[in-house]
Amino acid sequence: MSPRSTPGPGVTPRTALTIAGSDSGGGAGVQADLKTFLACGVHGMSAITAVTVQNSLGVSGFHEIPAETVRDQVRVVTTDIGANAVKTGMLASAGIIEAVAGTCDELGIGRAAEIPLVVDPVAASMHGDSLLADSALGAVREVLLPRATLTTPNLDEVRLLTGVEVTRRADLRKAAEAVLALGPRWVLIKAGHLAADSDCVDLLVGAGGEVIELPGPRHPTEHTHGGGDTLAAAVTAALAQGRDLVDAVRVGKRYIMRAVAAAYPLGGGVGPVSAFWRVSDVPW
Ligand SMILES: Nc1ncnc2c1ncn2[C@@H]1O[C@H](COP(=O)(O)OP(=O)(O)O)[C@@H](O)[C@H]1O
Ligand SMILES: Cc1ncc(COP(=O)(O)OP(=O)(O)O)c(N)n1
Repeated sequence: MSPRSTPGPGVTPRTALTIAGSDSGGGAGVQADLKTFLACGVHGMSAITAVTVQNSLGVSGFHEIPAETVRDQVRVVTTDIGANAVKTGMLASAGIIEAVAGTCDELGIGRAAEIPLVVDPVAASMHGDSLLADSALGAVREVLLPRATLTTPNLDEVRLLTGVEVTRRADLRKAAEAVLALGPRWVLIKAGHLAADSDCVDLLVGAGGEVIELPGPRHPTEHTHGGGDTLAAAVTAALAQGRDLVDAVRVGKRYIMRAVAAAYPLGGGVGPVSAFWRVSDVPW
């Protein structure tokens, strides 16, 4: 499958599915994923796992969707429309993780299958609000990560999943090896949470011994809500377009650098990274 950009009128585009929670504030979760899919020229589909009550100040609660309903959303869209790549975000509970994993096996999604699976192991919001039951961490390690083509933890998620504490760039390799030991084919360690005076150099490491640095400047903004979702969604879109993994991650990094540079204030708290830089002017 060769890479394609935005389809012309009447042409069916490549498709990507996000399995994630809704952010009522529109900056992260399913909303960030669908905006990114559109901006990257793929048709986005969604299987909602939870409805969060969320604004720029934080998450004040969420309702989980029954695991069977999550499974059925994934089944109906993939068996009818088809997905060229799949991403997971907030999965909320061990029950949902197990349902998603079983459905991925059934539908040929994951590292050992045809359709790539990008796992963003979302555990908490940037404000520290929990988005994953404590009892579900074991399911992320044992059920989800072994099925991932790529996983994209931030430094807090690395610590929760592996116990490895990253405080400087030199620790990223050790963190990546610890995550790889849990079974994904590739891991992209996101370095956004390193010291504010350091560049944002993410590290991509593969189970085949591949090590690739993804350099980027640090933009002086506090408005990075949805940054992790947006990066993983851009990578998923590039995979759906037929790019290989390393190329797709490079595309994702270029996309997120532009989205962070265009981030905007919103509400009284933290604003989102922006998809507007990629969307052309509306011809009113
Ligand atoms: N201030 C910033 N300037 C430029 N890139 C950033 C900035 N903050 C984060 N990033 C990038 O955004 C992506 C998301 O990173 P990170 O904030 O670590 O993850 P998360 O959003 O999941 O917490 C990474 O590619 C990271 O390097
Ligand atoms: C529904 C939902 N999913 C994911 C998140 C995490 O977003 P955020 O808090 O901005 O953290 P990163 O995108 O930076 O990892 C969320 N808040 N809500």
